[in-house]
Amino acid sequence: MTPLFTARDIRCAIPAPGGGEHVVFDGVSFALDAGEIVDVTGPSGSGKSSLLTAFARLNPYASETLTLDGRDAASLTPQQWRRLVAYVPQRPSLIGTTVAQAVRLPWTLAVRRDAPDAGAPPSDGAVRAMLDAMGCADVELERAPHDLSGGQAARVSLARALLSGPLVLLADEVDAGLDDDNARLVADLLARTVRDAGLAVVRIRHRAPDGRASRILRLDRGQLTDISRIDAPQHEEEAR
Ligand SMILES: Nc1ncnc2c1ncn2[C@@H]1O[C@H](COP(=O)(O)OP(=O)(O)OP(=O)(O)O)[C@@H](O)[C@H]1O
Repeated sequence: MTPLFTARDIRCAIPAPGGGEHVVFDGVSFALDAGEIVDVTGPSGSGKSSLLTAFARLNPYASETLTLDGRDAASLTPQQWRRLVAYVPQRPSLIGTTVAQAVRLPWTLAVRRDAPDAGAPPSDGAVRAMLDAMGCADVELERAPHDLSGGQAARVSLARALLSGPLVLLADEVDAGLDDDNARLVADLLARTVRDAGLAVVRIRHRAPDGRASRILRLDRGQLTDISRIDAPQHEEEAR
């Protein structure tokens, strides 16, 4: 089976203030099948976010060879890529005067110019249902985004990404600021969406494994290693 998404020879090197560069990783490769949830763990500063932004074609310090659904990334504009490979950052930026506007941002003309296949913007009902499913029933659509808590903002950002119907979702610690019940709701929703829509998800996580991932990878000292076969208690240790 052809993987849904592949990344080969990813290199990330950040210019050092005094000259030279700090190589975060070099020669890393990764493949993802449709219907997978893959967790990426590893120490703080090991490069997990840099890896995800490289996948999203948003990392100015990275070079990589990417494919999506058998197509070379070069055949898609960055805008088309980001519509199909949705990135939810650790610190979301929600632009708009209301939550509803912030969620519909990807459907505005400026953002859609290169992605006319983005479809109609989600109705208030669709946005409401998505937020309710994430434990955000108390977030009114008319609320100002800057009034949201960190955990609410992360879920609104995730709702925006899921409603845009990507093939791959890259989620950078979206459950980091959530209590266990809400983290479970988010994991349930992702698992349902993966099952029903066939997308694939890469999650950066520091929490203990929640049993949703088909594989758990660890990024450390430039190496990306599959640690799925290590005993679960050790995973939990890794996640702390
Ligand atoms: N824009 C930047 N300018 C300078 N250094 C950067 C930049 N972005 C990342 N780095 C450095 O690259 C390395 C990897 O950072 P990254 O945020 O990818 O790590 P991480 O594993 O996601 O960390 P955390 O778990 O703390 O979020 C770190 O040393 C970080 O300081």
